[in-house]
Amino acid sequence: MTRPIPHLASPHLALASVAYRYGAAPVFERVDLAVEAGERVGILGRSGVGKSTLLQVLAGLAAPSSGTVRVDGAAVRGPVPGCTVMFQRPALLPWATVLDNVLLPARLGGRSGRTDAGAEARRLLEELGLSERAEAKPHQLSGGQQQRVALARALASRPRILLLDEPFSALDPEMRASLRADVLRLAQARGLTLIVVTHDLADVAALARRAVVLAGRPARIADDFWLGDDAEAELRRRLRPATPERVAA
Ligand SMILES: Nc1ncnc2c1ncn2[C@@H]1O[C@H](COP(=O)(O)OP(=O)(O)OP(=O)(O)O)[C@@H](O)[C@H]1O
Repeated sequence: MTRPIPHLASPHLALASVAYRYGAAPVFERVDLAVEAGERVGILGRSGVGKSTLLQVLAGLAAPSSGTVRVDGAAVRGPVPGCTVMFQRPALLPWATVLDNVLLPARLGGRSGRTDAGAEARRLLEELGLSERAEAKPHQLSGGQQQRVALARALASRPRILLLDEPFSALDPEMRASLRADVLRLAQARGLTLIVVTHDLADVAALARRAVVLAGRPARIADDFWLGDDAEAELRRRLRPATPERVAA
């Protein structure tokens, strides 16, 4: 699509001239990105370009070497409240039940005594088809079910921003498609701002309405565009010079 990405007067998330380096090694520089509340953005780029690092910076889990990150106008100086990250591996507590795993954020946030934390956790499990497994232990679930528990846990903290770092890459194609649909449904129902880092164009096509491509060393934003109805074809066309099928892993 040719519609330009607008300059936002008061963006929800804003990166201004952000750079990040590991010691002396620069990862990315001069990254400017403005995202509106409720937007769904896919971040693409070759392996090692800095996608995960950018997500960490967005979440306030890593401090940029220079530049500023703002959420709703406030400078980010630590983990961003209301922002949660879901990773490739579900990282569930093996000794805790599914329900207790989902309740973990409420416990850490001191909300476990509130009856609505338990009700919310059960509602999320129901929405994800896991009501019957609430008392199971993670090892009794399939990989896809475990990742659904991780999704329920991420949403139990009632985030406004959901960051996904290769969340489906350990799953088989069928499970992947089904979990993508769950993420989209739940994120849309809650009006979440969703940012997904992935190698898979189908993930971006399914989840995002906008694609941001990192490239170069140090990396910069090489492309930033809206996705239309035929998003996967659009992505293939825009990324063709780099790779035909996927952004090279
Ligand atoms: N802890 C670290 N110390 C030093 N360098 C690091 C560290 N973590 C990552 N890097 C380097 O920073 C660069 C960006 O890494 P990052 O994980 O953000 O890339 P990525 O695009 O997410 O890669 P992938 O797609 O393979 O997950 C890479 O060159 C990587 O080797």
